Amino acid sequence: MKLTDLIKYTEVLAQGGESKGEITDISYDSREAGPGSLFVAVPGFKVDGHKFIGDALKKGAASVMIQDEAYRSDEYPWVLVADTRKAMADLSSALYGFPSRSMNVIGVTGTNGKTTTTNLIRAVLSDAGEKVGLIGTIHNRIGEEIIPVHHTTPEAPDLQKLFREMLNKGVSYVVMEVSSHALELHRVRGTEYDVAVFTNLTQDHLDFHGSMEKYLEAKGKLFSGLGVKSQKERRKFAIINHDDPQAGFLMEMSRSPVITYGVKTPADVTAEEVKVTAQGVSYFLRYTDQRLPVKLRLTGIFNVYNSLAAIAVGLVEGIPITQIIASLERIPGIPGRFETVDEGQNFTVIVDYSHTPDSLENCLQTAREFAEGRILTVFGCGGDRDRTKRPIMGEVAARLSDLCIVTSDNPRTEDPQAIIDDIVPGILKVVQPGEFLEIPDRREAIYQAIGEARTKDVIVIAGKGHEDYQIIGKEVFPFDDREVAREALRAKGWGAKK
Ligand SMILES: CC(=O)N[C@H]1[C@@H](OP(=O)(O)OP(=O)(O)OC[C@H]2O[C@@H](n3ccc(=O)[nH]c3=O)[C@H](O)[C@@H]2O)O[C@H](CO)[C@@H](O)[C@@H]1O[C@H](C)C(=O)N[C@@H](C)C(=O)N[C@H](CCC(=O)O)C(=O)O
Ligand SMILES: Nc1ncnc2c1ncn2[C@@H]1O[C@H](COP(=O)(O)OP(=O)(O)OP(=O)(O)O)[C@@H](O)[C@H]1O
Ligand SMILES: N[C@H](CCC[C@H](N)C(=O)O)C(=O)O
Ligand SMILES: [Mg+2]
Repeated sequence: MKLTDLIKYTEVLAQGGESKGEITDISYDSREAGPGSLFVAVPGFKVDGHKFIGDALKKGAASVMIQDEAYRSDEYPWVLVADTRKAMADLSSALYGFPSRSMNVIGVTGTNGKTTTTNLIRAVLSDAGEKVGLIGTIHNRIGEEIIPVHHTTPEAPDLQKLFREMLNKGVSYVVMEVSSHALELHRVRGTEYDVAVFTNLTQDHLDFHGSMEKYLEAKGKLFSGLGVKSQKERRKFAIINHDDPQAGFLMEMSRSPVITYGVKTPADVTAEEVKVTAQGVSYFLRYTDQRLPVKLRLTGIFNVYNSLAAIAVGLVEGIPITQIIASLERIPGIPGRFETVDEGQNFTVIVDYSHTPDSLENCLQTAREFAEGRILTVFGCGGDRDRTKRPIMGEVAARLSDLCIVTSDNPRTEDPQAIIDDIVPGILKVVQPGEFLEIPDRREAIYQAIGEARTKDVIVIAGKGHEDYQIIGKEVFPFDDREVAREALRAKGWGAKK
């Protein structure tokens, strides 16, 4: 597309020079720029993208978009806008022909449960014969094709390009996780949603948002934007967890009809007589005048919520209720979410992606519901992330476990021991020094837990779930909790007997 045509889709403050040919892609990273690129200078949290204009031009970028007037120049073509992140999103959807207008797009936001809920919705829609695109933490997916990911919600150019690919490949529904980072950083601006789902809001990411109010405001954008500037015929819906204290705020933010779900408070879609066992949850679904039994292979009360959200989506999409339930009942589990590692041992090993105080509490409480022996918890907290959640997670783990083994999650650029030192004060609110273990090496910590286990104990290895890596410093090392647990079990003589 010609730059002059493309920039009509955003507000341009000033412009200079002639673009070197047509724009074929939009790049926010000079290392990825090339001929045909519009390089967008993003003032980052760490470095200022404007500093890389020279690098992008050397790689052949056709033009640059800036928000800092100091980078106007006679040496290269430039476009000045007020906010490059916003403009980048506007131009990305335009460059790829507004693909989200031609598919049904379902966005799921909330602190916990996004990955699980999107996967449940995907299964329901796919069983109903739709070709589904999935965007989220574990992977992106186009029908059966799996695409690895870096982010939960991609940056705007990557997202719109992916939407285009999905549309070209015949996708009718996109189900995507919408992270609060994405909402705040305008990654999803220009995406037309048809259904917005809210799971819950509890503490996380305060390093980024600064306060819970700001965090909630970011989530709210998905709902306030729903149905605005609609290009589609269909009705929009907001689907909201009515039991969450923030439900009222989000319902007010929504401009579309709201469908509520819940267990504790009256809602449009509710679950009654919930039973949690190690094998899964069961409940009676109440919807209008219907009361239907549901028996999932996923366990934990939180999965009742996730399934209610998926049921509500299925219903607004016109799928018969019995068919929705049948699809959900078939789902064996979600990778790294309360996933058991079974080598035939006489105790239980669970790998779970809980890395927030609330999800850790949910996970351990679920384990408590059926544990016949002790609960041994191996966990840590990610480096370069919300520090204030660390002692809270320590307190939660100590309160709900018989033995805590504190270890490293992804330390990233922080000192692993310093992260542990942030966690420990929370643990010490519950137990005495000497009543828990500190083992910074995660492999060693997992081996120790498995070494300590007695018959009927439950070992919970929390925080990394499906991740198959560990980030130490800036390096990414292969590491999979499930594989390491399996190795440790075999080292102890289990597995071989099977
Ligand atoms: C906090 C956050 O979201 N940061 C994002 C932000 O990074 P930043 O502002 O620090 O970037 P920076 O390093 O200062 O660089 C500024 C600009 O210069 C560019 N640059 C840099 C170097 C160079 O040589 N050339 C160049 O052009 C960079 O590409 C960037 O555009 O902009 C970058 C791209 O422009 C993103 O890749 C980056 O995501 C980082 C990697 C990240 O870890 N994000 C996580 C926290 C995240 O987004 N997580 C959520 C899920 C959270 C959840 O709900 O659990 C997600 O959606 O994945
Ligand atoms: N609805 C829920 N409410 C609270 N906790 C949940 C819920 N669903 C799942 N969990 C817990 O949170 C963990 C993460 O779940 P999931 O991956 O579905 O969430 P997410 O919102 O996608 O997380 P992330 O933001 O890290 O991608 C699970 O392993 C489980 O322990
Ligand atoms: N999307 C989350 C994932 C956290 C996973 C945990 N293993 C960690 O590294 O902190 C984040 O970026 O904060
Ligand atoms: Mg996720």
